[in-house]
Amino acid sequence: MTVQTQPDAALPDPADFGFSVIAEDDLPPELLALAEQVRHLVEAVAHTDVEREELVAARGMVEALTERLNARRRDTTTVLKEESPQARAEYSTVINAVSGDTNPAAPPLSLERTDDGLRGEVTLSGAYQGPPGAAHGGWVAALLDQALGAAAGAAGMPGLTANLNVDFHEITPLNEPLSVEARVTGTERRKVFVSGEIRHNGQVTATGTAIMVRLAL
Ligand SMILES: CCCCC/C=C\C/C=C\C/C=C\C/C=C\CCCC(=O)SCCNC(=O)CCNC(=O)[C@H](O)C(C)(C)COP(=O)(O)OP(=O)(O)OC[C@H]1O[C@@H](n2cnc3c(N)ncnc32)[C@H](O)[C@@H]1OP(=O)(O)O
Repeated sequence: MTVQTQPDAALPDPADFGFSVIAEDDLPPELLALAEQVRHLVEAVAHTDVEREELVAARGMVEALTERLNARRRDTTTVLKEESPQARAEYSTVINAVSGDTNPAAPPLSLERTDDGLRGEVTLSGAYQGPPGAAHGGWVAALLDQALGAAAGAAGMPGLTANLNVDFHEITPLNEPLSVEARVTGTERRKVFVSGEIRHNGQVTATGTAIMVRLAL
């Protein structure tokens, strides 16, 4: 097995897969701000204990808002092209369940390049709860899956997760900053081996490894 951080082939062009591509500038900051506000709304709905009349009133307002926003919709296959001065263009889906910053369902996780891979910070609100006060294991796995997949993508080898293994060492707390790191550890034909971990206050709460299978054109 060889460790490879640079691709031996051209990065696939999403247009070749029939996906539409937009640039970061095409996303209005107002949309990011709206998504952030809706994250607070989701968290508030999950926790609220107000009177029934208040719940009925809130539902009416949200229903009307939903109708307004549905007036024009983006396709789920839209891919975002991120230009980075020190690297070639990178792609990610705009509506991504983990890192999509326009997606209120996403925490969202935002990742930056490090010497050997990617690192990001994220805080999971109570909306991501599993056991009392702790993050749901599925969301912990989702954070790792995203970071591991993005690490392969950042190394120029985007692919799909064929296999994901997660070890939960400690509970991952809610409402606390978490660090997520991931890197490519090797390649074998179309397989990209990746590993990563989540830390809280420097303490590892979960580790993951995955096999990403590179996209075949
Ligand atoms: C497409 C647009 C391009 C533009 C890019 C756009 C965006 C992406 C850019 C960057 C990435 C950024 C972020 C990434 C973010 C997200 C991460 C989230 C990832 C996901 O959320 S993703 C969804 C869940 N994921 C699936 O939905 C996969 C369903 N699945 C399949 O689509 C197929 O199953 C596939 C494609 C995996 C393989 O199919 P296939 O036909 O292409 O290849 P094949 O079967 O020949 O396997 C080839 C080699 O992988 C080995 N292999 C296969 N399966 C294995 C397994 N389970 N365990 C161990 N090894 C396995 C074989 O043994 C062989 O190995 P060997 O070379 O040694 O023979």
